[in-house]
Amino acid sequence: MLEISELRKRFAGGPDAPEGKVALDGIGFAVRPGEMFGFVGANGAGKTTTMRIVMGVLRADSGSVSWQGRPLTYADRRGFGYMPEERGLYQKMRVAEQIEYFGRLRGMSPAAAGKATGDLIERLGLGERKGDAVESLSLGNQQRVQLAVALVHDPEVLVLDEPFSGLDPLAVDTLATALQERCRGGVPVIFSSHQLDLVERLCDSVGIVSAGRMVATGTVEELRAAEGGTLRVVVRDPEPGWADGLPGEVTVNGDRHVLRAQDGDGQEILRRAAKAGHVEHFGMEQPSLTQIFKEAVA
Ligand SMILES: Nc1ncnc2c1ncn2[C@@H]1O[C@H](COP(=O)(O)OP(=O)(O)OP(=O)(O)O)[C@@H](O)[C@H]1O
Repeated sequence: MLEISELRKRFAGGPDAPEGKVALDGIGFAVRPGEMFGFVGANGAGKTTTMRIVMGVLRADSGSVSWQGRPLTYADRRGFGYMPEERGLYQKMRVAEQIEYFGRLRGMSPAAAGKATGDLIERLGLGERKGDAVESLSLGNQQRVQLAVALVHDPEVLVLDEPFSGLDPLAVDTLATALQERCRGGVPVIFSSHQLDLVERLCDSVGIVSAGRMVATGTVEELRAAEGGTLRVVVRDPEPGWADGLPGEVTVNGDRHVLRAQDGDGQEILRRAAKAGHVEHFGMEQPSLTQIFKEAVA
């Protein structure tokens, strides 16, 4: 298990902000083997800083990162796969050459690096571009190469900073499938994203970070249960004022009135709605991750 605990980080101030900037204010979470963890938060919330500390690119002021119950070492990190925010490919190098090169850097034999490169090129749909220089590739294909570089040495943990940003739906699916395969093989995967529908679809658990603190963590189901559902009632052509005194808010769309309420007596609401007009819909709606996120960071 990868455990991040009580990380704090303040960046030194400059002439415009001499007091400095607290980027992390005690952030902590854990990712288990075979778990896909979605790391979400507004711009500047602290996701990249956390991942950089996990990968040893930055040093925390305090707090710890442990792997399998002991402090993370340089050797452990060499066995991790990382997609940094600033990316990091050699623009002039050819695709296959590049993936193989990173495998060799991580200590693989030429034969093993070559084999893994061939497999990844096929898996990630890069076959037609394998002899091309990275600089000639589209953003989506560069991102596929970046993921291949993170995966080539069969990493024990994957830490990916916005791996899906700017990708078309087909590329998203290709990358997501490659990650799910590694995850099913027991690898803990952390990725940050602003694409909350994607996080909801792919992740076993989610962490919502706000101003350097984890404000909610759990499975999407747990977060939903904590948030509670919303009762949605649609009444066609009701009498005016039918919902006076009922909890929630009514929006009017043509001759349809939609009442949304998070509390109150559902049976009473149904009785009033049925008396007032024709009830077209009556049911509980689960909040989306976007709604949970907005509530958590509000
Ligand atoms: N090297 C740095 N020097 C000064 N401040 C920094 C530095 N790196 C990050 N910060 C600040 O720390 C805070 C957290 O930034 P971070 O990049 O971790 O956020 P993020 O959640 O990854 O945001 P985004 O979603 O926009 O990528 C921000 O206020 C940012 O401006």
